Amino acid sequence: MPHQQPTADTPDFSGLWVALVTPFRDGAVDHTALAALVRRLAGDGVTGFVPCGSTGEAAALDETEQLAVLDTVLTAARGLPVVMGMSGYHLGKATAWARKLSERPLAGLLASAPHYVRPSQAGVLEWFGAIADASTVPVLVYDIPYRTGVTIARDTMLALAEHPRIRGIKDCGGDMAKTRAVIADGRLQVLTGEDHQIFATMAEGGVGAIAASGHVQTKRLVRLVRLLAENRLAEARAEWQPLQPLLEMLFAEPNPGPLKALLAHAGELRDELRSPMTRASDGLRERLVALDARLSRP
Ligand SMILES: O=C(O)C1=N[C@H](C(=O)O)C[C@H](O)C1
Repeated sequence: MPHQQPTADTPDFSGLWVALVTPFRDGAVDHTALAALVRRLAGDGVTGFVPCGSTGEAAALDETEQLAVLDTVLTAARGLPVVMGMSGYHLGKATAWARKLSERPLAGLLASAPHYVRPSQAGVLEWFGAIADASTVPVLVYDIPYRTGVTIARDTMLALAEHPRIRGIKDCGGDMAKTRAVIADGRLQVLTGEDHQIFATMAEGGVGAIAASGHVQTKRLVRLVRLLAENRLAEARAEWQPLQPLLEMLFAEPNPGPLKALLAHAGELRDELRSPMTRASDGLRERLVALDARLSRP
């Protein structure tokens, strides 16, 4: 019996969500490429979309650009759910932003801990509590200490589950014992945010993934997540193992450089990032393209 059962008041976040890149063309957001990408991914069977996460280079987008990205995604998603990424370290700005974003038809907000300031666990509780109070849509806690500098302790995570609007986590916490405790507790749905952890987290009872890698080999990843949800482990392993070198290469240089290189090779966007994020090296691009072509052969 899986632990995390959606009910009428707990929306279901299970499945494969794509942490979207933001395409650029000559320095500006390329909305045409973004819309086409979202339509292609929807056709490939993904569950939903997460714009403006770290993969979306949200830190390099101003608020007007972020809202424009969100609106393009909402339109192109044609009814598939959208969870908007948000981060920061100024609580007043974060709650105002959560309020503003909640005016859109979102499935949820994905909020990370305040970066740079390194608050206490009491401060972490205040941060997420205030964002969830301000939001009118469900909130997923993005646990990613290697980016924020903040560890969300196991007890803090379980305390956050008491908030009626905090419904799940995107788990990049690097602490499998905490992940297991949250799964066993059953109040928060656990989605892995680490592409290489999809199999392990779902086999332990997680409900899915928010993954940048979902942009490529999408149909295989959709199949993988479905097989894992159905507990068909041997078949899932047969999908999973050939994908390992690709997942490693996608994160061999800072994300989303390698991913954008591959998508650019496929003609889906320009190989362009906003500084200080940089394009993948030529060597990695060549290896990625060759591997992706091999994986795409029938
Ligand atoms: O943007 C995201 O959300 C993701 N970010 C991770 C990262 O920090 O690089 C990777 C993950 O696949 C999705």
